[in-house]
Amino acid sequence: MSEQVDVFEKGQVVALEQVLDNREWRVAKQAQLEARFPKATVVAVKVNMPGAVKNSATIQQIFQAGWQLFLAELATWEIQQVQVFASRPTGPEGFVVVAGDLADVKKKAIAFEEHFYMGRLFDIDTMAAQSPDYQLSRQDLGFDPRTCLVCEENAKECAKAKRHDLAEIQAAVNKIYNEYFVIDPIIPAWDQETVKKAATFACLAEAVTTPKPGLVDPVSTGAHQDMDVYSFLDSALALEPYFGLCLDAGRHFRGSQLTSLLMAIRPSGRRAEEAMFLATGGVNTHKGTIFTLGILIAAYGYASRNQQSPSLSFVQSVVSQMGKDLLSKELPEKVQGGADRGQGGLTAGEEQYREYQLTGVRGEVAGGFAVLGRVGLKTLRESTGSRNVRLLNTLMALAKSITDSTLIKRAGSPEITAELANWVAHFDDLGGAETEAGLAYLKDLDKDFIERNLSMGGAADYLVLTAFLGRLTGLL
Ligand SMILES: CC(C)(COP(=O)(O)OP(=O)(O)OC[C@H]1O[C@@H](n2cnc3c(N)ncnc32)[C@H](O[C@H]2O[C@H](COP(=O)(O)OP(=O)(O)OP(=O)(O)O)[C@@H](O)[C@H]2O)[C@@H]1O)[C@@H](O)C(=O)NCCC(=O)NCCS
Ligand SMILES: Nc1ncnc2[nH]cnc12
Repeated sequence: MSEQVDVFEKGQVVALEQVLDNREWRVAKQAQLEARFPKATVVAVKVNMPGAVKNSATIQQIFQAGWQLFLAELATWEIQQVQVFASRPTGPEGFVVVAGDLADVKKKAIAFEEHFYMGRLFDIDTMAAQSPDYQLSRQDLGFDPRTCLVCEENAKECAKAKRHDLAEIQAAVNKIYNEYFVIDPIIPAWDQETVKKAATFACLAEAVTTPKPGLVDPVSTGAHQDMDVYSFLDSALALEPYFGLCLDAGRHFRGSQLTSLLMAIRPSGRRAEEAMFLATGGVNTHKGTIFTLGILIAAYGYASRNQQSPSLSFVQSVVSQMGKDLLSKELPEKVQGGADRGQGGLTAGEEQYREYQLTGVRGEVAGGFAVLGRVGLKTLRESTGSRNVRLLNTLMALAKSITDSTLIKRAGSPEITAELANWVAHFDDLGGAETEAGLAYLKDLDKDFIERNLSMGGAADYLVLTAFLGRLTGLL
C-alpha cells in the first residue's frame, strides 16, 4: 500500500488578512472580466482548502486535475478568455469567460462539483453582468446545497455550528486526494479527441525530454545514428489516428474474451507501423509504443466504455486479459517458428526469450503494465520541479524497474540490467534531475551510452505510457 499523502504537510501558511486581501483581488478580477465581456458568463474556479494552508504541490495537483476536466466541459461553448493563477499563496485560482447562458454554465459547474471524483473540493462561481440574476446559487436552480466533506449533511450548517474540527475536515480532503491519485488512481472517462491528443502529447513529451541517456532528444541523438528528434515528432503525429482507432475498439468491444480485443487492434497496429516507417523514412522509432500504447488505450477505452471513470487497477486487469496468450502461445510459437526457419527473423525479444527466457514487452502486457502505477505514476506525482525534471526522474525510475529488451539487445547480455540499476541508484543519491549534479550525471551517462551503443527504448516507451495516463489524470 503506497504511503498516504498529506496535502497540507509542505504547504505555505497564510494569515487571515491575506485571505481577505485575496478576496478583494478576486472580486476586482471578476469585475474586470465582466466589464470586458458584458454579454458572456464569467466563471471563477478555486479549491476549498480548510485551515491556514491554502496551496502546496499536491493542492496544485488537485486543482490542475479538476481544471483540465472542467475546461473540457466548458468547451461546448466558445471560450473567450482563460486565466490561471496556480501558485497564489491563498490557493490556485482560474477564471474562464464563456459565451454561454448563466444558468446553463452554473448547471455544468454544479454537475462537475458533484460528479468529478474530487469535485467536492472545488468551488465554482458564475457571474453574468447582463443577466437579471447576475449570480446564481444551487438553490436558485433547485439543486441540493453542497454537502459536508465529513458527514454529508448541509455543509453551510456544519460550518456555522462548527460541528467538525479542522483535523477531521483536512483528513476528509486527504482521503479524497489519496483515493484519486495514490491508492488506485482514478482515470476520468475522456472523449476520443482528448484521448488522441493525450497519447500524441505523451509521445512528443517523451521525445523532447532531455538529457535522456542513450535516447534521442533535441540535444543528442543518443546511441542512434538513424534517427533524430524530428523522426519522433513525425512518427508521433503519424500515429494519432491509430490512437483513436484503439480507443474506439475498446469503447465498442462486446466480446467475452478480451484476447479478441488485442486481435481486433493488431491490423490497425500493423498499419500504424507502416505509417511510422513512412513518416520516418524506414526507421523504427515507436514499434514498441505502437504495441504497448495501443493496448493501453484499447484497455482504457473498454474500461471507460459506459462513461465510468475506471481505476488504474481495472485498466491494468483489462491489459493483462488482452495479453493472456502472448506468453503462453505467441512467444513460444514465434520462437519455435524462428528455430524451424533456422533462427532467421527472430526479433530481439524473441531471441532473448529463446536464450534467457526473458519475456520483454509481451511480459509487460501479460503482467498488466504493473510498473505503471507502482513506479511510473507514483514518481511523476511525487516529483517536483519542471515537467522535464519530473519526466527525467520518472524515466530513470522506470528504467531500473523493467527488463528492457532493447537495452539487452544492444549490450549483448542481460547483465546490463544490474549495471543500469547501479547507475540509477547513483542518480537518485545525487538528488535526481532537480539537482545540477543529477542533470550533469545524466549527460555523462549519455556519453557512456553512446560509447557503448546502449539505448533503453523500453524505458522510453514506458515513459510514454506514464505520460499518457499523467495527462488524463491531470498530473501533466
Ligand atoms: C509484440 C511486438 C512488440 C514484437 O516485438 P518484439 O518481439 O521485438 O518484442 P520486444 O523486443 O520484447 O519489444 C519490442 C519493443 O518494445 C519495446 N520494449 C522492449 N522492452 C520493453 C519493456 N520491458 N517494456 C516496454 N517496452 C519494451 C522496445 O521498443 C522501443 O525500442 C525500439 C527502438 O530501439 P532500437 O534499439 O533503436 O530498435 P531498432 O531500431 O529496431 O534497432 P537498431 O537497429 O536501432 O539497433 C522502438 O521500437 C521503441 O518502441 C522494443 O524494441 C510487436 O511489435 C509485434 O508483434 N508487432 C507486429 C505487429 C503488431 O502486432 N503491431 C501492433 C500491435 S497492437
Ligand atoms: N527517445 C527515444 N530514443 C530512442 N528510442 C526510443 N524509443 C522510444 N523513444 C525513444
